[in-house]
Amino acid sequence: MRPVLELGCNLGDVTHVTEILEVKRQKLMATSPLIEFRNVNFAYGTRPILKGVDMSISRGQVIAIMGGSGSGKTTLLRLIGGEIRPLVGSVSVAGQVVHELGRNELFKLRRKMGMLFQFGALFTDLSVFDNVAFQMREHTNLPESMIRDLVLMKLHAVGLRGAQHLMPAQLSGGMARRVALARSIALDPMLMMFDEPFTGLDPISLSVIGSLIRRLTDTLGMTSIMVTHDIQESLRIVDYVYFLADGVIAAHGTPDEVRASKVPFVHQFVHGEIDGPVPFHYQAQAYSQDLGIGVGSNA
Ligand SMILES: Nc1ncnc2c1ncn2[C@@H]1O[C@H](COP(=O)(O)OP(=O)(O)OP(=O)(O)O)[C@@H](O)[C@H]1O
Repeated sequence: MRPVLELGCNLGDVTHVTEILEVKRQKLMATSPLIEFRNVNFAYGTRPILKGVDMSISRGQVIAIMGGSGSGKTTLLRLIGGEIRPLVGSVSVAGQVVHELGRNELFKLRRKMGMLFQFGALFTDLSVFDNVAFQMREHTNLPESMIRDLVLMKLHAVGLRGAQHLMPAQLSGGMARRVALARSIALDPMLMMFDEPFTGLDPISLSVIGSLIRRLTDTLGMTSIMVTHDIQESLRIVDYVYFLADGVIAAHGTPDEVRASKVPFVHQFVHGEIDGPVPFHYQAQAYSQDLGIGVGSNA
């Protein structure tokens, strides 16, 4: 195609074309995946953990990553955050290959990511209000009056505006998790990563946290990735599930597809079967050999 200017267009036409291209770019951005794993291989030392992971996560979704203990779920989150880098393949976030970013660019990208860990530890000597305000004070130049409004807004979103003056020691486990959630969304991240957000919660608090993750993702226009073992709560709130096994994505699907799946590995997860493709026993030599009594089985 010939350049626009050669066609005798005036500056107004060029501006118009630029606007169209910008709209197209934004549409593409909106439809392009927020996170993309392409053939990702990773090892801790000589021990391979990921062996060719391909995964694509769309914007606005809540995703669960499930798999047996030690299968590499947290490792996936660490790769997204640029804490570790793949041996082979690439991890892209919002179109940027994470391990190709310089230090400043990586920090800039991380500022758009929120993390909530299992026991999302709060600063014990700061009040609920100050815990949520912490990052705003550290990373922005917002006046205190605006920080106050934003903190109250975040606390209101998790139902704890009334607890703003309490200290962490005065909170229940479920409340502390909600404050940690409010704190992790303080800077309006485009991506939230949750590492086992339901661990140690009673059924009501668990369901509250699940619903909040869904609601906040939708209302704040975020994308959320959860590493979790809680299949039932996950299926209630997520758009898509990835199952990690033997270093690859062994299965994936929507909650309905997961519930209906006949894949033995997925079936074992959904029905909480103790043994199956995910073995009960950690790999070991024959039991009889350990006991020194001749030939026998592993069990
Ligand atoms: N820094 C590290 N150095 C060496 N090995 C590690 C390191 N971090 C994790 N591992 C090992 O890598 C494997 C994958 O760890 P990862 O934490 O990603 O698993 P996971 O699927 O999140 O496990 P879980 O569900 O039990 O939390 C595990 O066997 C773990 O022992």
